[in-house]
Amino acid sequence: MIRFENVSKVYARGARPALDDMSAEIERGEFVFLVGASGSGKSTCLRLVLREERPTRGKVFVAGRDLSTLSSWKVPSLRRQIGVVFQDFRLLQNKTVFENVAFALQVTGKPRHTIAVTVPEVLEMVGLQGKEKRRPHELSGGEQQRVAIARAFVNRPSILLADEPTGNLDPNTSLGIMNLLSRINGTGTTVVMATHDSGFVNQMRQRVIELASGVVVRDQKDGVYGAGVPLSDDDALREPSGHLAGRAGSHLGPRTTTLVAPGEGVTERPGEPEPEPAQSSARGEW
Ligand SMILES: Nc1ncnc2c1ncn2[C@@H]1O[C@H](COP(=O)(O)OP(=O)(O)OP(=O)(O)O)[C@@H](O)[C@H]1O
Repeated sequence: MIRFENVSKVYARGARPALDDMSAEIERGEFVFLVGASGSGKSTCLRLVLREERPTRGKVFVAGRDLSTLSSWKVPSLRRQIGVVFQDFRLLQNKTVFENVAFALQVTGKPRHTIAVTVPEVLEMVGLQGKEKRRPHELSGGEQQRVAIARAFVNRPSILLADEPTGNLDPNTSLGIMNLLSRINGTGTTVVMATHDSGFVNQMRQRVIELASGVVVRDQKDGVYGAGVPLSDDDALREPSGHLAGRAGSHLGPRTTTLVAPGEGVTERPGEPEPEPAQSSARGEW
């Protein structure tokens, strides 16, 4: 689905490369954590996939397309296949929740009746039914990130890129966001998430690609945040699907959390898993 072939990226002449002969292949439907110190090249990888940046050397392939030969006029169609979620949400402040999500459909030319049906469905999927008329400043951080995820997912992209999606959220709220991304992955969407969140990486046990100074230093199936990190009892909380079944964090990471934050609309009941958001009867694959 995504392939980096000996990719180097140098932003400015004389600067050290942000990526240095990096190669990696991500298959359709995978969930991959991109980890590494600040400045190791994680966001650069995501920008190359979106063709916001171009490699200095090497090639990036997305869904079989060689981005080095992709005409500029085809870039919008590439990006329509890719949903993106950022740490700082990037919602349109003067638009309501409904309008923020609808906007992603409008720019792809979807007719009004499709938008009228699809937006409420997706807002229900992310647990925001009833908040359609709110503006971003009237929502919690977790709710804003749910809007951003709804907007990223509403066109059913084959790839979802998430750049530190839990970076601005408290641990309880982050747990809800991680479960949401995990469910999106469960629908077949390839998810690539750049993160510093060791607790979730250690619990999710998905593939981990670690970068250091633009080089892949580790590519680990069922990986952990840092090489050599011992497993914890919390790993037993992970469901076969990779969903987090209650607590986020452990002695492995900075997080010690029970369930989902009150702001996320779920009652705290220690020891029980987070309830799934209401299923969409129309789609039914959540
Ligand atoms: N637009 C840019 N112009 C010049 N240098 C840049 C630019 N973007 C990133 N860099 C440099 O490239 C390197 C990799 O940056 P990148 O943002 O990819 O790292 P990162 O791993 O995502 O970091 P963080 O975890 O802090 O977000 C860093 O040295 C950074 O300073």
